[in-house]
Amino acid sequence: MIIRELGYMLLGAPGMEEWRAFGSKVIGAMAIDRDDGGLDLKIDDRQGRILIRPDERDRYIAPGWLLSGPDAYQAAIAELRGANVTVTEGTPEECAIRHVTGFSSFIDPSGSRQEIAWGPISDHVAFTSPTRVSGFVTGDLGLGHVVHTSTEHFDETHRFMTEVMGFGLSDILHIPIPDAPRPPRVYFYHCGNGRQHSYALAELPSADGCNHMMLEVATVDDVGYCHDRAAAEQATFTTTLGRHVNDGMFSFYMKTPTGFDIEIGTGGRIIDWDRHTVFETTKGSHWGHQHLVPLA
Ligand SMILES: Cc1ccc(O)c(O)c1CC[C@@H]1C(=O)CC[C@]2(C)C(=O)CC[C@@H]12
Ligand SMILES: [Fe+2]
Repeated sequence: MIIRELGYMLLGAPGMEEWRAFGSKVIGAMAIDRDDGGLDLKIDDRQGRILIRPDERDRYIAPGWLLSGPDAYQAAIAELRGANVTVTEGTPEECAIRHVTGFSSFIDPSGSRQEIAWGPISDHVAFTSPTRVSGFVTGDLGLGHVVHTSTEHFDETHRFMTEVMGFGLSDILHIPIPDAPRPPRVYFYHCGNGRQHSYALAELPSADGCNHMMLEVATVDDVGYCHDRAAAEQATFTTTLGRHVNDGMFSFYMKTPTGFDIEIGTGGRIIDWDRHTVFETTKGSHWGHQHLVPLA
């Protein structure tokens, strides 16, 4: 299967207050209350990209991967079933939450839930930031990226993501942790767009299988203003500002209300995959991204 883009992220929360405040005041998204008690964060002309729904606890639920259309979607389900994956098709109510025409969910070898979908239903209402973010970089490149974790089933998950879900390996990092018997691996993957990575798998523990998600903003000033808003709202910074080696992103990380991190960055490199060679780097960042809280 060829996944076009990371379409949405689904989260659960006992109340919407924290995400409403964080999403609008810190991230600068439009926070839209929905009739089912949930909250959508809108960052572009899609109805919502980060979807938070009432749950008994703060919970990372799943990324939603968009396929090109109904044929690709049906073929993807057949491929998954052919690989002995139990695939559950979403109900109309569940589709409405995600603003898609159809979607299915399944569990990958690391135990993480994944969703594939087709036919995003847009309202084409322009994004107007409550905090003067000049824009989020989405469009053909998708929502951003998401980093899942797996300690026990890393190799199996790598094979599944590449051989079944059709992701391509972009690059490899062995996290240089002093004293670790073996440095944890981070593998970065692309799908059918030019974003250097839409998905990564880190050999680290995490609460619900997610280390962080990334949203790309249009300018360096957007990152800087967001950094100021995070400080003003007493968000928890998890790294300093820095520049990544692999995708060239200028970014910083902070805690979300759910517990995983969000990376806010700009200037991500766009890759022509026909001219790409998979590489390994010995450090994740040219400079910065100093960890302010212990790793996992
Ligand atoms: C190295 C790197 C390149 C591009 C990115 O978008 C990106 O998030 C990262 C950071 C990867 C990051 C790391 O190098 C240190 C340990 C981290 C924070 C983890 O715990 C998982 C992701 C890891
Ligand atoms: Fe990242």
